[in-house]
Amino acid sequence: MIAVQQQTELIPKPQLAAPEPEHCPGPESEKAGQADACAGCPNQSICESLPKGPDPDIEIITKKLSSIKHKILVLSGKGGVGKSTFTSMLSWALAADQDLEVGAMDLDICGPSLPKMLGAEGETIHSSNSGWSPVYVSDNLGMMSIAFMLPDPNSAIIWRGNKKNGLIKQFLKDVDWGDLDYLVVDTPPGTSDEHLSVTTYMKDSGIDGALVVTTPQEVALLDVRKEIDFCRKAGIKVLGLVENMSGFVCPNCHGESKIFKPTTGGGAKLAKEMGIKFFGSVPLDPRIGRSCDSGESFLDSYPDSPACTAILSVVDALRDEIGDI
Ligand SMILES: Nc1ncnc2c1ncn2[C@@H]1O[C@H](COP(=O)(O)OP(=O)(O)OP(=O)(O)O)[C@@H](O)[C@H]1O
Repeated sequence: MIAVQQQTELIPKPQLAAPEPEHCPGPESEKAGQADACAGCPNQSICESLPKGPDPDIEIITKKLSSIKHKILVLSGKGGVGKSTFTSMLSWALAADQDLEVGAMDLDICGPSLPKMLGAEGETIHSSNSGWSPVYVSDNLGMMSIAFMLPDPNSAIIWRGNKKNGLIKQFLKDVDWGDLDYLVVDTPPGTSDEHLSVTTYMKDSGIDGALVVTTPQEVALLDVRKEIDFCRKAGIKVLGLVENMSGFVCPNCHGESKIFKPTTGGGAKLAKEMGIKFFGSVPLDPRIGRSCDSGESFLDSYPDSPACTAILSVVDALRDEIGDI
């Protein structure tokens, strides 16, 4: 793990004299020191005096990511629907083609799970003159998690948006991906500070779009509508929707049962309603959970399973949408 000492270097400048108030626009915002929330804040004069205008770091990030052909965000409105699982499977599936160089990036500050799912938990990251090098989990699959920059993997992160924003920016600036065909980015659930940061900083480098993951229940679909709306407002193309944990295929009798019933028509209906592509449904298979927990590729371990077939068909649909096959 990267040392705590290095982590302190990541705290965004400037160092403020006091904790930021609630609804703080952030010292890097155009409204720094001038928003309603700034009134009475001890940092107000520091923030007001900071330079405004386009963030010069965006240019640095754009240059840093310019050697990556395709960038895909994996989003979901709700937590626990399988976003990290899909990020790992998509990464394994793409990397199965030895001609492709693939990177997987975990931006989930509060619940990073990609190191575990890709078998990189506890890895040490190395720094060179050109930045931090990704951890290679196979010859052509590198991964980096913001978890590697946090002091203690088991402690809860309670940060305001401004600080998260600084860490994400630093992460995007400093990781040296080299030449990649694909960068798959796992994000936290919802439409929070992290999403705004990642879209703001990566947009100029060209994001192909977002793969949105849901489960069939209306409570998940409700949040997916918001996620799609967020993408539209942020100018991120929605590549397609995938419905995860759609049914359970018994590995013994191969009979299918619906565990999470699509009460309002599920992902397919929602995709139609919202005018986006439906990439397909992936069944619930307990072996997916086990493979993720042990950091192995489910696709390699169970190539003949219905879930594997379904996942590969989603990957094909996604590559087709990007215009890569
Ligand atoms: N199709 C599936 N079949 C069985 N288990 C699955 C399937 N998809 C995901 N899981 C399991 O569900 C759990 C939640 O998945 P995951 O962590 O990918 O969700 P998430 O949306 O990334 O969550 P968070 O929002 O907390 O980051 C994990 O234990 C994962 O192994």
